[in-house]
Amino acid sequence: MTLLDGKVTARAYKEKIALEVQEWVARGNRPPHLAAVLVGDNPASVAYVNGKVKDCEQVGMKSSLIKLPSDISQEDLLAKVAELNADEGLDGFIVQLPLPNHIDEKTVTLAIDPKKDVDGFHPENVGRMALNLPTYLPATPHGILMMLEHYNIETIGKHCVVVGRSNIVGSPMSILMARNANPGNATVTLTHSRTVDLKTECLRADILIAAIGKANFITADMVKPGAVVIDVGINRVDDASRERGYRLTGDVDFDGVSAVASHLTPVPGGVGLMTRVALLQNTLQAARGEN
Ligand SMILES: Nc1nc(=O)c2c([nH]1)NC[C@@H]1CN(c3ccc(C(=O)N[C@@H](CCC(=O)O)C(=O)O)cc3)C=[N+]21
Repeated sequence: MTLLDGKVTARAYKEKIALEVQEWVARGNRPPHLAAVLVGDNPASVAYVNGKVKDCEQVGMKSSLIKLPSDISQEDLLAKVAELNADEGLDGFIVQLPLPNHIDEKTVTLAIDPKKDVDGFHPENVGRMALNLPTYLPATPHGILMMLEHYNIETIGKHCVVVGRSNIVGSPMSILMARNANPGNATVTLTHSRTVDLKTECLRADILIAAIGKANFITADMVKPGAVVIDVGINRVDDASRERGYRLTGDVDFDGVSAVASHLTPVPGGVGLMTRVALLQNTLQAARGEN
């Protein structure tokens, strides 16, 4: 089994992005600038956003972290979004999800200028993605494509099964794998909680992408020998032996599946790191005005 190593892959892409940033700046442009809006202090969100800020520094980009209180009104958050939309010194920004319950995520997503929507969550950008027009690809699916590309995994004509239909992972992933693009050109099955006989569907997969949000949900008996398995899950399970009291585990039973799969992503150290690299790639694209 070949480990699809997020650390190695992220490093390779970051080196490339850092060079491109250098060239961009050498031509007289200011460094690409990404802002992350964090509402409240959900520990997972704080950790992700801090990671994104660190990534920007590593590739020579500018980053801003905008921390807002969890009781901010929707109106005030929308005013902040409008301010960021108008800020000419800023190429792109993300509003970290999930948002507190009193704020409607759809309304906030719609308020972001599609040209600055480096998450690729705005309906206009989702539509552009589906139509294979230039746009920002959503970070997690984009990171997975980069990972497949880095390891030269053939996708043309392969049977790809996606488990989970979320707006930010499963649904766009199914569209991207089926597109006439590279990586892409796969035959795709999108499965979800109402799928009848999930195991049989999964067993047909040459490429299995698990984005369910349930720890160790995909077991070895659901994987075709030799399949490529991509684990998108980030689940916290209690673990008293760890300093933070929990450990991260994916949606795939790593030990069992590693005996069957040809390639497998670990958690942590897999797709999550590529999600962050994809955001950098999108920010560079935004700075260049390519969208
Ligand atoms: N507007 C928005 N855009 C997002 O892209 C977005 C979001 N909201 N909300 C939450 C999800 C989740 N997500 C992750 C990013 C990095 C890791 C990551 O770096 N994971 C590391 C380590 C994580 C750790 O150790 O805590 C790993 O898997 O190795 C994971 C998950 C982005 N998301």
